[in-house]
Amino acid sequence: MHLLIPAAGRGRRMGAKKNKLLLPLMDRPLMSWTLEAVAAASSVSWIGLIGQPEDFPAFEAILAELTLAVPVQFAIGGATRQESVFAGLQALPAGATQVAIHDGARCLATPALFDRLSESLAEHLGAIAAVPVKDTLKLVNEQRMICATPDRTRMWAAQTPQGFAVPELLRCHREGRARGWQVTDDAALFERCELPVQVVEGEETNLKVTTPVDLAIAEVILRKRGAT
Ligand SMILES: Nc1ccn([C@@H]2O[C@H](COP(=O)(O)OP(=O)(O)OP(=O)(O)O)[C@@H](O)[C@H]2O)c(=O)n1
Ligand SMILES: C[C@](O)(CO)[C@H](O)COP(=O)(O)O
Repeated sequence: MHLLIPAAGRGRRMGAKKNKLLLPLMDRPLMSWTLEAVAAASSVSWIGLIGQPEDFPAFEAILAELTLAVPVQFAIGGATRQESVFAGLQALPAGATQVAIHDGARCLATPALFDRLSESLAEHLGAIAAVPVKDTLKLVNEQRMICATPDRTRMWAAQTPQGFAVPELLRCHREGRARGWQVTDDAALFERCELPVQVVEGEETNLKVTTPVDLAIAEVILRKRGAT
């Protein structure tokens, strides 16, 4: 499958002066871990790396260090993750039938997770990695709980990769742009287009590096895996 990596964010919650994906994680740029895992998945045949042009030289340097076995094409991201993914979809090679989207900030996903998602895409129009939540969730407005607590047994935390049939995902993105939908993952577009999305088992360690503490957690996980 083809895989898009949104990597054009500003990392506001990280508070860094540069793209958080270029921050060091065990003496390597964070995103190099993501790229290495994605390219090691047997199901991934092409990578679209979506970034801001000012980061492309750093991206090139990372790729030069990795020598990945799959081709990588750059695309220019937009002001939101949703716009960046749409830009990445325009860069897909002609004839691409299945695409997965994986956050550059999720640097701990394993190759097996991408292959598991790809297997699900063989039978479903859409599939996402997710894990059951462990906390009780609340809907809150102005610091006050506002409605019945959701049944935790049916609550899952969506991760990436998220994979889709290309024609349907393109249609959902176009519909979203036409109707002003603002979503934080691609599965939400499928849902609003009333298309089914299968859930595949994610990984507890597949965290999205968002705030500074996540960098420390990511290092612990990498060290436990034997990374040096
Ligand atoms: N305009 C954007 C915003 C986000 N992303 C990417 O989408 C992924 C998930 O987004 P997030 O973790 O929120 O990254 P940022 O948007 O950079 O973080 P923040 O919201 O704290 O600014 C990241 O790999 C990020 O680079 C993107 O490609 N284009
Ligand atoms: C796509 C995602 O990783 C699923 O959990 C998440 O919605 C991304 O959110 P962000 O605010 O763009 O990091």
